[in-house]
Amino acid sequence: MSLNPHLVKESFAVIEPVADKAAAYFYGRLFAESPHLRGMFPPAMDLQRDRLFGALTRIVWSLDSPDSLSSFLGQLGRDHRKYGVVAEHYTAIGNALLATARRFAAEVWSSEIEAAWVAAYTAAANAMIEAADSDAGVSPAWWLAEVIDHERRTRDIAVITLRPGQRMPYLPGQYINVQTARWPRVWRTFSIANAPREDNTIRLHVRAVPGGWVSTALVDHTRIGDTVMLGPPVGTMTPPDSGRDMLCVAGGTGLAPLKAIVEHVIASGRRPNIHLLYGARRSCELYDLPDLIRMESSFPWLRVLPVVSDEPGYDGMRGQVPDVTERFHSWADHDVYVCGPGAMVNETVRRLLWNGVPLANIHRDIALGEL
Ligand SMILES: NC(=O)C1=CN([C@@H]2O[C@H](COP(=O)(O)OP(=O)(O)OC[C@H]3O[C@@H](n4cnc5c(N)ncnc54)[C@H](O)[C@@H]3O)[C@@H](O)[C@H]2O)C=CC1
Repeated sequence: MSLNPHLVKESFAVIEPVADKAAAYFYGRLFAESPHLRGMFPPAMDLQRDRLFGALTRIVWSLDSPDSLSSFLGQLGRDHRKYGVVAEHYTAIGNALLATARRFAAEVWSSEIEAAWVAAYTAAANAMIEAADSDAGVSPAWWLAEVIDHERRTRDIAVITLRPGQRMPYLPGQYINVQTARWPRVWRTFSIANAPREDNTIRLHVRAVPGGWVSTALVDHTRIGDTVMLGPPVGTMTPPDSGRDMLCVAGGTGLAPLKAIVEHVIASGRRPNIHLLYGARRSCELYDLPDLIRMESSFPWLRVLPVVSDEPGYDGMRGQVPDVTERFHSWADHDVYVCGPGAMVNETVRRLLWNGVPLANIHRDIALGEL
């Protein structure tokens, strides 16, 4: 069986425009044939369907880039341990996936395409199973963590400090899946907002979004002493080792992983110049500014630049963060980290590329939760 990324990509492109229908069909088929798997998934499947397609899209489009694919599959395999996924489940999932692809790419389907899908799925599933197996010897599938602090910073943003029951090694900039007691089996991703600490505590910056089950549970219904479940740290937006100066561009709670990275760089003893553009819609939503100003006063190489987009009377820098990046000298020789709402990140990256920052110097992450 040989991998043929081209055939998989071509047929996947036929399925992408009807992704919603295909994902619904996939889960219908999976649960009809393996009803015992239903209990592993949340009651409401909408976001799960998006996650499935996001992950598939990333896998299919990375088939030609073995290094990034293998690191993504490794993280996905380790992360899936928290659901209780074991090797046998991959057969049922593979069968449902193949039936779905066959049906939704019927107009182009052929025996060669089928063989290409089988080869790609088998390789991907094996990579996930291997990563999960090797992780099982050294790390828990999930962590229980106690809420030890809960600060309401705005009407809908809380900064929450957690202490995992066991050590949870991670790299600054990574994120974790979180489940609350209120919504069993519903996991959402949040970035860890601090560099690793001696006492093993981690901080999350959470905005309660309308209809957001986990974010609302965390902001409105979680108290000190409560317990949450955490999946393993994942993500590839980690600190630089280049020695270059840094630009960090944060939108809203997208500040979280950038703060962890800045904290880490400061603690490392390096002295790069760091510009942190911190965007919010209104000044009252600059929920972490006092803390950032404290960091700035203890590390003279850090410049924190708050930017407000939707408050005409604001007495500081106004505008959309992607526009503001263009008001400075060139960032072409900087390492750039960008995190925030998807459209803001895309536009910021587009402007930076246009203004000469090499793609290799731009770091962003695609959260698994958004996949
Ligand atoms: N909480 C966390 O740990 C993490 C959150 N994120 C993401 O960060 C985002 C944060 O959202 P909010 O705090 O609600 O931010 P927000 O909607 O309040 O916006 C924050 C900033 O982004 C700018 N912005 C928003 N949309 C834009 C667009 N289309 N073009 C240009 N600029 C735009 C705003 O002007 C503002 O300066 C979410 O999408 C979240 O998924 C990402 C990583 C970690």
